[in-house]
Amino acid sequence: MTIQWFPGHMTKARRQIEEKLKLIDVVIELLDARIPLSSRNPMVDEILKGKPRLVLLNKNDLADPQVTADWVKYFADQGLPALPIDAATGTHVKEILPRVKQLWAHKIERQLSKGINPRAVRALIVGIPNVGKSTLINQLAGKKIAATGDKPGVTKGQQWIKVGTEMDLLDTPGILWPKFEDQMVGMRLAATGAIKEELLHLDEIALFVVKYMVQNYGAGIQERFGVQDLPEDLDDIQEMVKVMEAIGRKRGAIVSGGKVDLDKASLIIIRELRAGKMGRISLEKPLDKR
Ligand SMILES: Nc1nc2c(ncn2[C@@H]2O[C@H](COP(=O)(O)OP(=O)(O)OP(=O)(O)O)[C@@H](O)[C@H]2O)c(=O)[nH]1
Repeated sequence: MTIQWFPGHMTKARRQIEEKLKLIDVVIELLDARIPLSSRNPMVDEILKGKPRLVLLNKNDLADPQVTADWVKYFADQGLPALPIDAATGTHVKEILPRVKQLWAHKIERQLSKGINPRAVRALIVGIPNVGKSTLINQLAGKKIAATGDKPGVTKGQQWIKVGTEMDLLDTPGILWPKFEDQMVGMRLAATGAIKEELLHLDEIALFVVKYMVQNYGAGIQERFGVQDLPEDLDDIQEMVKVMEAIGRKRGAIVSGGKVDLDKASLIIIRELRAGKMGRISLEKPLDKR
């Protein structure tokens, strides 16, 4: 699902999250491990208003593990614990509960010291469209899915999912919008499939991907597509197009006369990237230009 965000939609989304925040103790902020900052809502700190927060770097199966490690450090330096996961396969999903409990431990200790039996920690998942929120909710719910919508203070229609006995998760996530007005952010979002590619030209997205890969994963491109010489000047578009053509040729995207069909080649590049067929590729590093 891709939402076209207009100011009215943003206001509504924000209000909906603020309603949910009243019910919860800890926020689980879901980001795309390949583009953590570009898949992040620009106003998230303001919207979450200091609620304890766990950052999850999802789709880590598609991201470069070394770059992901840099991102974990980047968030830790900002005082935010971050955990790489693959919601689709469930990898590291079991580590979420202990991390969430850690963020709420001080409250539990206070309750215990007052002789109160601590209740389950209440959590909400937030993130931009397509980042994997529903997939993660399903993983966390597992077979033990139990709706307990009759709890006091629960907004009508809100249901809780029990994650073991120690965590209750709101069954509908908070949907946030990305910072798409920035051109580089838009490219990263389009390349990873977070926004409709129709909104940008396929060849532009593919060019962006190829340029990033030549710069950061050059050996992989040479090996996979048999490209002999990589352009030295990253801003030489003609040279970059030659790389795209080499990829297209390798994949059989040829039109009559033996020329490469660049539109087809672009589509192939984007599809292979998204499916992880080019290897584990991150499209953003902590120090990249915004
Ligand atoms: N490779 C990979 N794909 C994932 C992972 N998690 C989710 N996906 C895929 O990402 C796509 C979007 O996942 P959803 O769970 O629908 O995302 P969402 O955030 O709920 O999306 P909206 O409903 O649009 O807000 C689906 O095709 C999932 O299969 C993951 O860890 N790895």
